[in-house]
Amino acid sequence: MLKFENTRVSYDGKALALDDINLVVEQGEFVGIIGSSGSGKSTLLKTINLLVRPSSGKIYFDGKDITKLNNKELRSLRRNIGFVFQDYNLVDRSLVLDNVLIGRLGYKSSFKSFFGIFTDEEYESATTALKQVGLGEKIFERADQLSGGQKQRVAIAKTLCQRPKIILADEPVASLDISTSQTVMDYFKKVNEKKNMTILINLHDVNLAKKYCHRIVALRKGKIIFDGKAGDLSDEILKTIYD
Ligand SMILES: Nc1ncnc2c1ncn2[C@@H]1O[C@H](COP(=O)(O)OP(=O)(O)OP(=O)(O)O)[C@@H](O)[C@H]1O
Repeated sequence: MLKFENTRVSYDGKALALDDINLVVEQGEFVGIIGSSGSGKSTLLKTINLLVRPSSGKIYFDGKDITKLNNKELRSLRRNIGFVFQDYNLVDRSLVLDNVLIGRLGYKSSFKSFFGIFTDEEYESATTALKQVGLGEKIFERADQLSGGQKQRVAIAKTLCQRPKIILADEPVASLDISTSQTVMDYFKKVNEKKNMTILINLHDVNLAKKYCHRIVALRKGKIIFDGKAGDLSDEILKTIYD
């Protein structure tokens, strides 16, 4: 469903943040992306919804080269991609339910978006998504009353309500303690297994990556230096990754 072909990214026209990336991700995979700070993990995810444009090479999503999309096609691409951020990206003073409904905005006219007009089906879908992440009781609380782990679960519910084909998560547990991180990772796992959702997740904690991800891709200075099963990540390879 996703394919990088000789993809390069340079922010300044000189240094390469991504250097000749070749990567194929199939439907239903749960891929952990690891690497030290500045290795290109965030850049890799951001190219998939064209928040960052490749300087050269191609990226195919569902068989289409996304670097050639027009504005309408790009809007449709972004509807198909759920993005979960480290800092949750919620509207703190809004209700949990309203935050989840934001996931539907990409499907609406600007008029309906502006006035927050949602269908009964969308309310139901938001409620279901919140139940799926164990927050059925928190629907009418304000987002800023939740803990960090609960906020991140709201962010996951928001992407589920969006009904994407893929979820990209950029260091989603970096601000959480280890036990809360595991709870949040358990929900990513559940979404992957129950919905056969493709998930690409940037993680700085290798142990979490090894525990949850079927496949690990390691970046170093913008290049893929490991792509394989968690069990094949030897200490020697880890040393090279985090050199
Ligand atoms: N907006 C930007 N403008 C210029 N350079 C950037 C920008 N974003 C990232 N870079 C550079 O691109 C390289 C890759 O950065 P990126 O954020 O993708 O790495 P990362 O592995 O996600 O790092 P971290 O774990 O610290 O978030 C780094 O050298 C970084 O300084």
